[in-house]
Amino acid sequence: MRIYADENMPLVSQFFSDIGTVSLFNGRTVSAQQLNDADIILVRSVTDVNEALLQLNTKVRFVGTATIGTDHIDQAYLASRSIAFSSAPGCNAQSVTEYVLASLWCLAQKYQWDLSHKTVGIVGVGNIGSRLANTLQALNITTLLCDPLRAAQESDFAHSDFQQLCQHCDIISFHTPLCTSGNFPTKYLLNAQTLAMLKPDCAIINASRGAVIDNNALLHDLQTAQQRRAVVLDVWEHEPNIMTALLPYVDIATVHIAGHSIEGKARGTEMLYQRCCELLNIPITKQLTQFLPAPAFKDIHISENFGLPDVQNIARLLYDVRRDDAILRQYLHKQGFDWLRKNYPPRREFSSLQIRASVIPDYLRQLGFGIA
Ligand SMILES: NC(=O)C1=CN([C@@H]2O[C@H](COP(=O)(O)OP(=O)(O)OC[C@H]3O[C@@H](n4cnc5c(N)ncnc54)[C@H](O)[C@@H]3O)[C@@H](O)[C@H]2O)C=CC1
Ligand SMILES: O=C(O)C(=O)[C@H](O)COP(=O)(O)O
Repeated sequence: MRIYADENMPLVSQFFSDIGTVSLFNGRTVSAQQLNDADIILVRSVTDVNEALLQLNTKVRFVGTATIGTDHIDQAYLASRSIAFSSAPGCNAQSVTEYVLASLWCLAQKYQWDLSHKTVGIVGVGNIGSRLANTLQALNITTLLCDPLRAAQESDFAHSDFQQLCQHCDIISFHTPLCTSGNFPTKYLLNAQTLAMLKPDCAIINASRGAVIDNNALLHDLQTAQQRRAVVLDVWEHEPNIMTALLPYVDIATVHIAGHSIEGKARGTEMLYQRCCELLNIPITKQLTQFLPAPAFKDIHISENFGLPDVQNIARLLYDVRRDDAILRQYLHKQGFDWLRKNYPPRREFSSLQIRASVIPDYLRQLGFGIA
């Protein structure tokens, strides 16, 4: 069995070597010729999988993307050729949630906000948006949720429409897929018109897909604003060639790494391994926990005086998003967007740190910390 995988897919040899011969490719430059004898193709978000890529291949059985986003996959084409497909839903939901949380704490410190007095709008309440909502609610931060697809299906879903979010929120965080068609397209959801509806100081966080925000309109808004608007961008239109003119106006700028915790990326590989085993009807014998390195910080004791304001100090032991902002600003010109993503320094999720205490506050469990 010939297995071809993106070279940026961690642990792919460890998981797949018993199933077949694993060869790695560059996800941006891979060609139809390179994949012509593949039985299994494993990609990440930078590879468009379509007729052009698969036209020379007559035997591919399975295509997997170790991501939740699927805007790079022509699923109709795969179905037309009866090629099985899987993404990795939820693999990096915790990683993105921790990224947004780290960004909120960073903005709160910079602008001296009290987050418990802010209303955070969450657009797209799927794996990431719902985990973020639970996390913020655990921290006593008010949320408004916008997900018209869920609203149509769940009578008890507390939906606010996007216009309401624009008018009432102090911070809006985007967690939708990129859709250009359908009843609720998300391309340019935030555009010149909707930007004009926002409160003048409403902060914007985008860790979904770059084109959910019209980057030209955002630049114009930021250049002409009367009041400072805080902005966090992990994703950009036209990656890897991003609009650098935005950088001076963006508080936190990162190279599409919100989902790149060690666990988040590796869980994506594990999920595809599980799907492959099911498809091939072979037993699942490997688990991510076998391969994860020991974390630098294993456990921490907290006392009875530990309170909500201390949570961010623990979280910063594991991740400070300012590191990633500095990396982009220092090295983007020298190394390029893709190199920075490929060489992203390790980041562990909250679950890697075990909390010890006589009584563990509920919010630490809800945030996803390990409990000893
Ligand atoms: N920056 C990064 O590293 C990462 C980015 N992503 C992006 O985030 C997106 C969301 O990820 P998940 O939560 O895991 O996906 P998901 O599929 O679990 O949730 C997406 C939610 O968005 C909702 N939605 C769709 N259209 C909408 C609209 N017009 N308005 C409001 N809500 C809408 C859907 O109903 C769904 O509940 C992915 O599609 C991907 O593009 C995901 C992981 C990492
Ligand atoms: O899961 C997704 O969707 C993402 O955006 C990933 O976290 C990042 O994808 P890659 O570009 O690393 O495949």
